[in-house]
Amino acid sequence: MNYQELIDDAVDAARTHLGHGRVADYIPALACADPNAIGMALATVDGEVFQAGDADRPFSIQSISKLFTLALVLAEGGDALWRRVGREPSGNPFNSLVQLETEHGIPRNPFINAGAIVVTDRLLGLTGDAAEHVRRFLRSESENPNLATNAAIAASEAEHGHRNAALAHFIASHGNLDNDVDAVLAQYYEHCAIEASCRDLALAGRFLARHGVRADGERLLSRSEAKQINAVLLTCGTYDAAGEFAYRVGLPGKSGVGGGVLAIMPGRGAVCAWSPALDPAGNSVAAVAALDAFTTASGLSVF
Ligand SMILES: NC(=O)CC[C@H](N)C(=O)O
Repeated sequence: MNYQELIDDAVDAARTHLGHGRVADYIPALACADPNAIGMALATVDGEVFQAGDADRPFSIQSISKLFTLALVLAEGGDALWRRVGREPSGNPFNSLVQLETEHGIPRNPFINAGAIVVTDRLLGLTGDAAEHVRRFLRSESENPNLATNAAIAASEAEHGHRNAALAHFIASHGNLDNDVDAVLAQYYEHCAIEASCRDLALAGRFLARHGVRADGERLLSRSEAKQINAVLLTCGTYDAAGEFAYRVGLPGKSGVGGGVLAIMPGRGAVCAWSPALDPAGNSVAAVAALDAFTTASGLSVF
């Protein structure tokens, strides 16, 4: 398989989508992202990396952090988490409040904001610092010691985070947060505002392609936990467009409003594409197009 050629071709195909979609501006500090940037990187299970376009340029990982918080909570605390958060697609936007009331403060899944807030609360309880755990994990898997949170983006999100605050307080009113609401939200914003490149994220996503085994050979998750996370990524990782993403790309994947999408090829590697302009569901138009072109040309979907 000529990964380099596949990635180059996928980015070329996706460039035709630049100019479509809109950069997220509900977090004002994200609005200045360059809508014409596009990058892609693929890291294989044995450590080879292929990259194209702006694959080394750091961007705001936003909801892609939810993949790592979930993995770290399952690693540290096991499946007790699933009493507090479900694992069904929500069919609603990532920041929706509607289901929480009828479902008594139990979020539908860990990849919408409500669910990720509960996961962050649990990681904070288990480790004392959720965001630092995510940063440390990303730094070691990507071998990039410079990977950090952008404090200005975290502050901007906190300042404009009325909806996330509403979600968190509502969840707390149902007794589903252990820690102080403001402390949980601060940690949530801090891990969402981590900056990493396509290369960093493709390397960091490999533990799911390696069935739970980290870059250094240490086992983070059992084989079956890795399978379970990949399944939830496939059904819930791109919010109310998860069906469309499975249809077009056919890989477990997690998107973020910074424009990144990290997809897992179980047994083979991880591939990350990034371009800041988003479709109405909050997924990057050009990054999804790049992944679509890649799996269509290579046949490397899970189907
Ligand atoms: N979909 C996303 O990337 C959303 C994450 C963002 N930090 C928010 O809470 O709105």
